[in-house]
Amino acid sequence: MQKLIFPEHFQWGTATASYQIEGAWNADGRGLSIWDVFSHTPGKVKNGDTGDVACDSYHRIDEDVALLQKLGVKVYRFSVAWPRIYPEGTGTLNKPGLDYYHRLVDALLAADIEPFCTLYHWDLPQALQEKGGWDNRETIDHFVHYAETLFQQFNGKIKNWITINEPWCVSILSNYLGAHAPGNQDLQMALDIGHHLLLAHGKTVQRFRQLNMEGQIGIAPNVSWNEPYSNREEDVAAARRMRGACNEWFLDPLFKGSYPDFMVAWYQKMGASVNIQPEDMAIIQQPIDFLGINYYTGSLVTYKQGEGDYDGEDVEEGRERTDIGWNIYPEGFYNVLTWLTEQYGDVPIYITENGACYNDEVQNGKVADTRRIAYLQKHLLQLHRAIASGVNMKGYMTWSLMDNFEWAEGYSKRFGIVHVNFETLVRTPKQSFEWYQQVIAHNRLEV
Ligand SMILES: OC[C@@H]1[C@@H](O)[C@H](O)[C@@H](O)c2[nH]c(CCc3ccccc3)c[n+]21
Repeated sequence: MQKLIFPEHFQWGTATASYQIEGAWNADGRGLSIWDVFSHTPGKVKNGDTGDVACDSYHRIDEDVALLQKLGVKVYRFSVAWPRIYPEGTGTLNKPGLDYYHRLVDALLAADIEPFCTLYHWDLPQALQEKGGWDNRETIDHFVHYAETLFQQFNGKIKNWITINEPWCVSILSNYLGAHAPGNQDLQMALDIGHHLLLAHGKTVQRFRQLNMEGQIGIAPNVSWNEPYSNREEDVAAARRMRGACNEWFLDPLFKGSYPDFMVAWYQKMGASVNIQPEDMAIIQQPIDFLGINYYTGSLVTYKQGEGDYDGEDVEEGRERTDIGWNIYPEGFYNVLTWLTEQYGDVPIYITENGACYNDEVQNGKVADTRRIAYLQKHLLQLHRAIASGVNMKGYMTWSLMDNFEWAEGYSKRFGIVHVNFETLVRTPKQSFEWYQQVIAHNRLEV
């Protein structure tokens, strides 16, 4: 048995998001979000599931914080539901909504757990969507106003802020592929939305600096690792496009102040281009204090003309897949992290999401999710490799604390280290919870 020790003060944590766990969709003045509308629209979410109740975490702060305390985490990543703060997106502040987050943050601090707050994890106020949503540049300023309210309310209590969760999902997945709310299928709109999200991020970071806030701020893109099946030029180019759509398209503006030329050219071929105004890229490239990285999967890619949006096709290598169908590709974790450092420099990185979907159920009071333990073990080993290779890694938050509303998959896909019975809302720590508890307690991985 080998013991892989993690750095002293390495911050172990776990993560959730407001629409996926809170429920209480219309309690205490909360306004409608685009995910309430989307999930209430027949055919959009598997089994007609909605986030109306979810894990009912809105009413279970003490129970959930007790689980976090038992787990022994240093940090807990959650998101604030914009429609709880400003039911119409702007205008009247909803104090009961704000009070919920004060109760949550106070309970975390009392348990000696660092809040890691995501300002936007996809639940846009419907009132703003009705005025164009993220496709309307005015939403950028409404977002900065919402963020500023939280900065003023929680300065000194929340010291770790993430502006936007996964711009690729909010733009491409939700407005070109149409799989998530609001479900548009328009590439030009999706590129404009991606640009507006990056502007909202940059302006929010500027405001954070102007307010002289305590703590640190960053953004949490999802990344993918796609390698060419062969060294043939067409395979290399196809893999680069698959990575570029997810990684460079957002990371280059954030760290280099420009979109990647090879992807701009590709999108032009698809009939779309980004509308950039003179000051935009300087605003987007605001220096950040850390980069959040969400990593789940990767693939080998081979060129196939006309396949998908990038003339690339994943090669079926016969790898194990999780219960949501994603390839288990642990070495991609190491590769993307070392690539990030080579490309963008020594930016401090937190893994803000990494985890696996396995739908194990409770049997005799236990959940033997050994496949999730194997997934986490393999990925934490690659994380340890990245640290040993000099990647500036500050912490790791597994997705997710508990089974929750998995977007278009509803409750059919379980990512939690705690099982949730969605009839009774009873939480049951899984075997992976106990395993992770030991990793945290000893700050090491036994392989
Ligand atoms: O799908 C598992 C988690 C979600 O529950 C989180 O809310 C979200 O931040 C998140 N991102 C990813 C990777 C990007 C992705 C999301 C959904 C569907 C396909 C890819 C996986 N996850």
